[in-house]
Amino acid sequence: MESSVTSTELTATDALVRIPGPATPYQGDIARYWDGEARPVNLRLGDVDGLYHHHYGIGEVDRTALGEPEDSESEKKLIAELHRLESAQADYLLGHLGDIGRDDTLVDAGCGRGGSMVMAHQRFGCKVEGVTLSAKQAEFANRRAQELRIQDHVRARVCNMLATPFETGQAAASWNNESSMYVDLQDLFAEHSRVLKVGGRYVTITGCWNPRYGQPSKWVSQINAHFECNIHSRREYLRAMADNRLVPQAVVDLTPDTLPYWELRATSSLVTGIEEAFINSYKDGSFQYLLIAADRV
Ligand SMILES: C[S@@+](CC[C@H](N)C(=O)[O-])C[C@H]1O[C@@H](n2cnc3c(N)ncnc32)[C@H](O)[C@@H]1O
Ligand SMILES: CC(C)=CCC/C(C)=C/COP(=O)(O)OP(=O)(O)O
Ligand SMILES: [Mg+2]
Repeated sequence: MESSVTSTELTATDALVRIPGPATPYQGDIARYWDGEARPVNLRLGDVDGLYHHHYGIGEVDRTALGEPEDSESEKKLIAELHRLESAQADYLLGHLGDIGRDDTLVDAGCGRGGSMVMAHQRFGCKVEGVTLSAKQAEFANRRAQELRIQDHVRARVCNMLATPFETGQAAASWNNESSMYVDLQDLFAEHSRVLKVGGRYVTITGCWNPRYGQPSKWVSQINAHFECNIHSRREYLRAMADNRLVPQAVVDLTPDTLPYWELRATSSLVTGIEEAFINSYKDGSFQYLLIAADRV
């Protein structure tokens, strides 16, 4: 007995080996945040067609798709319209990944519940590997992949995006969809640069503060506090990319394209209280919604 290891000890050790704890106390906070997240504005939109997003929308609102206020279906129609705009955002990001073949591997850094991963697989037929700090999100994404019978192509793992298990040069393309405000950008782009093949493509859609405004506005500080994140400036993105062999191919200011989403969302019953901060900071020029697509050189 005295020399044997109990099965409980073995299980605990095994779990430690396979799922290392958060790299920092901050990452532990973020893991807990997303493990506990269940806002109706995300779940009810995802329920529309089974694509669960944690990002915002772009494009014009289709007024004809919305019911009159007295329409008993108006709430349902509004939710479907917000969801359509969020999926349009993911489509727009995926459209900047370049020519992706069925044999390629894509990496989604900060994959959330996996909506963008599913869309990427449906579009390119390729493998998509996602990482998130949240075990709950990874389970959710993997369950959805199983339900769709694409689990051999779409997989989420609990993992720090700054230290991924992917091989050097393994990915044809990689992205951050509203997930880069949780990490140091030099560390983030060093890891993307390592994982991407030379000639591969990196894309981010992100909210960033505008250096022309001077410093982060009170609205930007409010968004940071709301999500426990740390929004970077546009300048910081471009500098950190340049330092890590990522050369911008397209920089698109999506601020005017995301405002209709926010203005529609502000009229819905699913408001969370952060709508005013996004609308005011986009309007006063202190905050921008940006797509950056870069070549790994
Ligand atoms: C706002 S959600 C975006 C989710 C997804 N990209 C989407 O568009 O639906 C932010 C995501 O970043 C992830 N995240 C934050 N810091 C991370 C880190 N260091 N490593 C891996 N994932 C991280 C969170 O776990 C969460 O899934
Ligand atoms: C553009 C910026 C600054 C994004 C911060 C990251 C973030 C929390 C994105 C949306 O997540 P969500 O879909 O869970 O948020 P919400 O509940 O507000 O829809
Ligand atoms: Mg949302």
